Amino acid sequence: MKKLLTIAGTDPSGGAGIQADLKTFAAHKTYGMSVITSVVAQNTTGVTNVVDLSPEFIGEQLDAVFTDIYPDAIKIGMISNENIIRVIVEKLKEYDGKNIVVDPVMVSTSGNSLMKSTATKTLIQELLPLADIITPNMFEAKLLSSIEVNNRKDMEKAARIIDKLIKGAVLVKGGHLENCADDLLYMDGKCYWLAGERIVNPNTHGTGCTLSSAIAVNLAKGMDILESVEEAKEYLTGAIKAGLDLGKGKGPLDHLYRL
Ligand SMILES: Nc1ncnc2c1ncn2[C@@H]1O[C@H](COP(=O)(O)OP(=O)(O)O)[C@@H](O)[C@H]1O
Ligand SMILES: Cc1ncc(COP(=O)(O)O)c(N)n1
Repeated sequence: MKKLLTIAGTDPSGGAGIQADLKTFAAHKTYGMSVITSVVAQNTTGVTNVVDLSPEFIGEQLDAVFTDIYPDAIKIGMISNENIIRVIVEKLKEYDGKNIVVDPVMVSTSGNSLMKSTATKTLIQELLPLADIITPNMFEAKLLSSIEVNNRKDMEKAARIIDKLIKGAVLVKGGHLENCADDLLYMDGKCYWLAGERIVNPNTHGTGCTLSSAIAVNLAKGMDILESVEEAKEYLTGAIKAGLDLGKGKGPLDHLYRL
């Protein structure tokens, strides 16, 4: 069985973060492991508080995983500050982590900040170069590229700029485009548009977490980047389409629809 690790924050209401990642791993019949970076008080309506774990303790959790069950792929989500970024980078290098997917989570779907703005530089300089693929949404692409990202043309422009900062591929997610949900994969100097129909469903809490975790699963299974992203998008689209309706705000996805 493939072994997957997520390094991320929590969502006690089960829709995003570590909880969404572990559900995605289980739905793909892989073995899920998790290192928690921050404990977040949040639900479908928003975030009320965040408690960051200490970098030392996050390092100990990473030691516990890597010295025992070596992951076939690693998904990295919410990291709230520079010191947490640094310990993750140190441990990924120490244990030679493979198949690394970084979802540069900066703001939640509900609009709450999940990463200190001062951490962007450290993220770009130290963590992103270790990734096989990074998956910014349009807002995160704007912060990484320092240009406005409002449409498909901007997404291509931003992807070219971000590509120069990293070694791996970049997937600029178009979940916030009007009329469609097309994502742009930029890799080896080429643009690959992944067409996505916009599903009329307000329940999109955890879409980014789910997509990046599914990409990690597919990389662990030996698929190449393009196939991993295509398959992951198909899984995600099904999970939105399944139409689960929970909570008072933007509800979570249905991870069980294929089972
Ligand atoms: N209403 C929707 N219908 C179909 N796909 C969607 C919808 N909303 C988001 N997606 C898809 O969900 C994924 C996450 O996108 P996005 O919402 O941009 O990221 P994030 O969750 O990080 O803000 C992308 O593949 C995007 O195309
Ligand atoms: C701990 C944590 N990580 C990430 C997200 C972003 O969620 P989304 O996938 O909806 O952008 C979140 N709300 N909470």
